[in-house]
Amino acid sequence: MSSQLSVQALQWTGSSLNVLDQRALPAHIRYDEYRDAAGVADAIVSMRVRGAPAIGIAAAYGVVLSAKYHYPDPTWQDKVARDIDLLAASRPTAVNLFWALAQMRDVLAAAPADPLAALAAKAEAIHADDIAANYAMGERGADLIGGACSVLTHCNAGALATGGYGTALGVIRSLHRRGQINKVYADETRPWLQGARLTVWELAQDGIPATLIADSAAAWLMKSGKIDWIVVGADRITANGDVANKIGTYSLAVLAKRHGVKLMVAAPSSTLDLSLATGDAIEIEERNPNELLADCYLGGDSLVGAWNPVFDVTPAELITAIVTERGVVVDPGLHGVRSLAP
Ligand SMILES: CSC[C@H]1O[C@H](OP(=O)(O)O)[C@H](O)[C@@H]1O
Repeated sequence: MSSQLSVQALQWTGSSLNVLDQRALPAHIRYDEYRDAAGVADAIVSMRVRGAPAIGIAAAYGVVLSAKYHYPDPTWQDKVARDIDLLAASRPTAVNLFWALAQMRDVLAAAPADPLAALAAKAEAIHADDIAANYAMGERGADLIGGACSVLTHCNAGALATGGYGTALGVIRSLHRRGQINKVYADETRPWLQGARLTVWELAQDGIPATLIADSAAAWLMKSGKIDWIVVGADRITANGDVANKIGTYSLAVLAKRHGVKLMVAAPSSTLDLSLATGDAIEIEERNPNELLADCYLGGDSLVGAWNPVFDVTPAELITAIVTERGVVVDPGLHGVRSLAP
């Protein structure tokens, strides 16, 4: 199996977390070192690190850094608990963040003899398990596709969004290694440009050609019959198979249904949220309107506003298959995803 990317979103040193500042890619490869939870929380809020699994992994290391900073102060556990709450408040939609923090809280609740070692071991395991999950789901996704294909991917669900290898890009990497990729299209994914700035660059680091398209060109591309599969990641998948993912995924799903294109969602089990029956209950993050206004009318006219939801929810019935490291559900609209539960 090919190794991870030469470039990784996160690097744990054992005493600090180095975070690749993804706001600066692809022009600059710049890692910032963090030694406390508040810094890691800010890195998540500001999207220096982004991507559902990656922010969960970063938050887990943030808890380790918090314990290293406060232990053995008599009130260290209260201070770490406050830092966990700070990390949990960073972004609302990706369930992986809350899943990872719950894993860390469980370690603390078990009152291990050496809490620093136990917390570090759990965070490192969350990181390593995510990479292993990505390899496994990459293979499962490629098996399901089963032959040469042209794919369109949205946003960045690659090594930059995970511990390494990627979810949607993991499937693409597995297909590419099998010689089964005819073409990879990546849409730009406005307004943050995860596709235009991150995905095409990340794939190029692994020698995988990609063709960038404007978001608005996806419909015409599908109508032209050039796409066999759309492959995307996810931020939260509810029990009935509804999927929260980057804004624009829902419109791609509607277009795919119209044009007979199959839609695959690739995500680790840590993205499943079986506590929610449907996607209606998912909190959708709305970010600063200036992320939308930044490169347009700058007159500051009070008449010009912007609405900037950064995720949407795709109903399960529009999804062909949901692929995790534990298994695949075809037609999640009929079956839900409870069978994929850890
Ligand atoms: C591998 S899941 C990545 C997932 O996260 C992205 O959102 P953001 O860049 O805002 O963190 C997007 O929804 C991707 O599909």
